[in-house]
Amino acid sequence: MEGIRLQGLTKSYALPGGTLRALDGLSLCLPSGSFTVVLGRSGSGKTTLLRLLAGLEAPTEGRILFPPALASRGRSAVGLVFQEPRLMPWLTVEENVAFALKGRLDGEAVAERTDSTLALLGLEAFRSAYPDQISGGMAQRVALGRTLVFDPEVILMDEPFGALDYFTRRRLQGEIAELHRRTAKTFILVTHDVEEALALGDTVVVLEAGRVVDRLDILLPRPRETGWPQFLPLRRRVLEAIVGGDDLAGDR
Ligand SMILES: Nc1ncnc2c1ncn2[C@@H]1O[C@H](COP(=O)(O)OP(=O)(O)OP(=O)(O)O)[C@@H](O)[C@H]1O
Repeated sequence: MEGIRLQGLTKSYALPGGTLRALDGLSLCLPSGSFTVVLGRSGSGKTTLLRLLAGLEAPTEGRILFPPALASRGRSAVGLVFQEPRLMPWLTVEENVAFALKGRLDGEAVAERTDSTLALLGLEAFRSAYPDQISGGMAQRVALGRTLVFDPEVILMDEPFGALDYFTRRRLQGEIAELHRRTAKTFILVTHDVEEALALGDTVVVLEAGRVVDRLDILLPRPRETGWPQFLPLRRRVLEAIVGGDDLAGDR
């Protein structure tokens, strides 16, 4: 199956007391067009994995193999969305989305791409608003727009809903699932939220101390509400993989 292949991926950091392995020999295939959620607690290596996939850092050992069509596009094939929208406050929504394209494409192409991205994300009515005039959820949509405007094949999201309230988070999760369905791009989202991982992932990769400790393939359609039948057993399974059975005594 075509996809991004991670082979023995290791990232070590030298610390005063020794070496810390943020990622420890990770081997995985992320099929093209799939939606993978990487789930793990704080410090398990999730952000490190995204930084390596985005090419912001090099692995200490192992390698990442991109399919030929992606490799030939270089960095622009991979887009990264952070937890904080990081918008430029002096630019409107439209200008924020268009900003990084300017100088790379001619004016007409920039306008076309910006318009289609604003339409895709339902942002047209807010195009002239400034970041301090829009909600947190809307700001995160704009941040997503700044990534999508490059038309990346792979979209990496680092806890993109972490700073949002429950209701906004649920709505955006639904929108992301729909966006994935419509674009058929490869989505990789990292989170420490078990419910979010099970609601969104075709595949959920459970990371602990830089290693994959479990992997679930969930074939059910989305959106998945918390009441779906396999939710509780799967939730228990991933919690056991992360914290071990003993810590789950109160969760039965
Ligand atoms: N530049 C660095 N130098 C030293 N240690 C680092 C560096 N970057 C990350 N680490 C360490 O690597 C481990 C994994 O960090 P990482 O940020 O990937 O985890 P995470 O799962 O994304 O956590 P969080 O959810 O808190 O962001 C942590 O122990 C972290 O302290």
